[in-house]
Amino acid sequence: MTLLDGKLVSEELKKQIAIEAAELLEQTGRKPHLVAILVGNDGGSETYVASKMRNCEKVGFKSSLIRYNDSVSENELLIKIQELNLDSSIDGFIVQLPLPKHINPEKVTEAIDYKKDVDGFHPINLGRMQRNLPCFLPATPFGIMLMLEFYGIVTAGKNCVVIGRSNIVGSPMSILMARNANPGNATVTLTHSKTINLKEFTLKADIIIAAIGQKNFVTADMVKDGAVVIDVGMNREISTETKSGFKLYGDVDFDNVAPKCSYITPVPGGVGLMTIVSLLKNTLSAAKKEFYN
Ligand SMILES: Nc1nc2c(c(=O)[nH]1)N[C@@H](CN(C=O)c1ccc(C(=O)N[C@@H](CCC(=O)O)C(=O)O)cc1)CN2
Repeated sequence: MTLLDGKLVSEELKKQIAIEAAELLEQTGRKPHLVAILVGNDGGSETYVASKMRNCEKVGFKSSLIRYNDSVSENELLIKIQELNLDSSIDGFIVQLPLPKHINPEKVTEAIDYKKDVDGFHPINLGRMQRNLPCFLPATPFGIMLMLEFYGIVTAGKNCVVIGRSNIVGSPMSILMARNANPGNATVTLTHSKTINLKEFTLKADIIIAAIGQKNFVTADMVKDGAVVIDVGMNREISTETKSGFKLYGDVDFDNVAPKCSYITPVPGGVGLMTIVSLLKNTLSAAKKEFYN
């Protein structure tokens, strides 16, 4: 069994991003600039946004954080988004999810100029992704593709089962794995809460991508020998075992599943770190105007 090491891969990719950011600075006098909007004080979101900001600095980007408390109105947020859309000093921006219940995430996503949508969530980017056109790819699925590529894992012709159909992971992941590209060209089954007899599907899978948001959801009896298992789960539980007071669990029962796998991602230290590096890649592409003018 080989561990798919998100730390190793993301550090390697960040070295190249830092080189390209330095070249851009020399050519244009500008650093790529990412803005993150964080609403409320969800513990996970605080951690992820702090990591995004920290990693921007590491690779030589400028980063800015705009915070709102969770009583901010949808309208106030939409006005700020319009402002960021028009601000030419900003290459890309994100609104950290989840948002409080009174704010419609669809409205927020569609309000972002797709040319600055470095999260790759806007319908124009998703549509272009489906058609294999240049665009910002959603960070987590993009990170998983980079990981598969780094380890040279063959996906063409393989049976891939994606568990979970969220807008930010499961649905775009299924599109990327099925696209006529490398990695890609897999035979993909997108499963979800209404799937009957999930195990029947997972037992035939060469590649399982678990993005369901339930601790230890994928158990050893669901996985065939030699499968590649990608764990997207970020299930945080209060714990006295860690300094932070939280412990992170994936969607996969790692201890029992790992011995059956050819490759598996750990949590933490796997897909999460790849999400961050993908956001950096998208921000660099935005600054270079690689996809849109
Ligand atoms: N606007 C967005 N919101 C959210 C996204 C997103 O891509 N854009 N994805 C997820 C959360 N996410 C990114 O924001 C994310 C998740 C996990 C990590 C990460 O670094 N995980 C570490 C562990 C961190 C910890 O200790 O908790 C790891 O896996 O090793 C980064 C980003 C939902 N919202």
